[in-house]
Amino acid sequence: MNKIKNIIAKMAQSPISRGNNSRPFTVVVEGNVGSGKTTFLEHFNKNENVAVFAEPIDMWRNCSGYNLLDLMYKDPKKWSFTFQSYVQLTMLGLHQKKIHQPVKLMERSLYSARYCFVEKMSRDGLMPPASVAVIDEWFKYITATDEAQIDLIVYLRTSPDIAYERILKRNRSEEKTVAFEYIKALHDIHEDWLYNKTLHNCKAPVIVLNADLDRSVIEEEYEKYEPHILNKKPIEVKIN
Ligand SMILES: Nc1ncnc2c1ncn2[C@@H]1O[C@H](COP(=O)(O)OP(=O)(O)OP(=O)(O)O)[C@@H](O)[C@H]1O
Ligand SMILES: Nc1nc(=O)c2ncn([C@H]3C[C@H](O)[C@@H](CO)O3)c2[nH]1
Repeated sequence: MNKIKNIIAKMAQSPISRGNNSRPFTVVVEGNVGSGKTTFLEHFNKNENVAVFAEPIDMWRNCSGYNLLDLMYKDPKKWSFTFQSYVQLTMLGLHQKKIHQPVKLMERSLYSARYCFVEKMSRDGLMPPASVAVIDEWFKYITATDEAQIDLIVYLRTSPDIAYERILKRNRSEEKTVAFEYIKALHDIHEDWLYNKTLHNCKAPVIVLNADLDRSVIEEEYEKYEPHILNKKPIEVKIN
């Protein structure tokens, strides 16, 4: 039976979706706080065929003069809905951005905002169910259109302790109150979403990179998957 499944898989080898001529091949890089996403983007930013979009953190730090990221970390119960509403708006803006390059590479996405961060706030009782419901209605409305289609997820998979070590070293002012337990919990949610695949059905194929590797060797890890990220090589869809 497995043999037949594998033959079908091979026949259907054409990748899940390779974008189309009206839309670039869209790749989102996902991972815990401190997993090295910015560093990953810098590697691909050198490629003229790739339009790279970092997380709009500067917009979150200054929405009409308000630092919503700081407000959220300081009092998540009070500010989670405000912050996540703005995350959803700003990430939609990046999903919709028109580019002339064949490949769009985004740091995070509407999907991790909803599936990881809102999920975590909901589980911790920091966002009331009615607020989660409103965020979720917006998320479902937007993702029912083709405004936020993605073709590939790159998961920078880190051990929570290594991610936390990097956060402390980077020492971002708003993250001073971030505890290891939060990073551990975010790691578990990313694992369920992108590795164990038990949280939401992930339609786009996922490439998992070992992001624990130190900066001195991690470029080789990036280069291993460059053909897939540049849409030069289809992702083999494994049928278990
Ligand atoms: N492979 C690596 N080895 C060692 N240090 C790294 C590595 N990748 C990133 N760092 C360092 O860890 C810190 C976090 O990296 P980076 O900002 O790329 O993470 P991030 O995933 O973008 O974080 P965030 O989700 O908070 O934006 C930075 O100080 C960066 O220099
Ligand atoms: N609560 C919450 N919801 C999000 O959708 C979200 N996306 C990113 N972040 C936090 C992680 C880093 O501190 C910092 C930069 O990634 O912003 C988020 N926090």
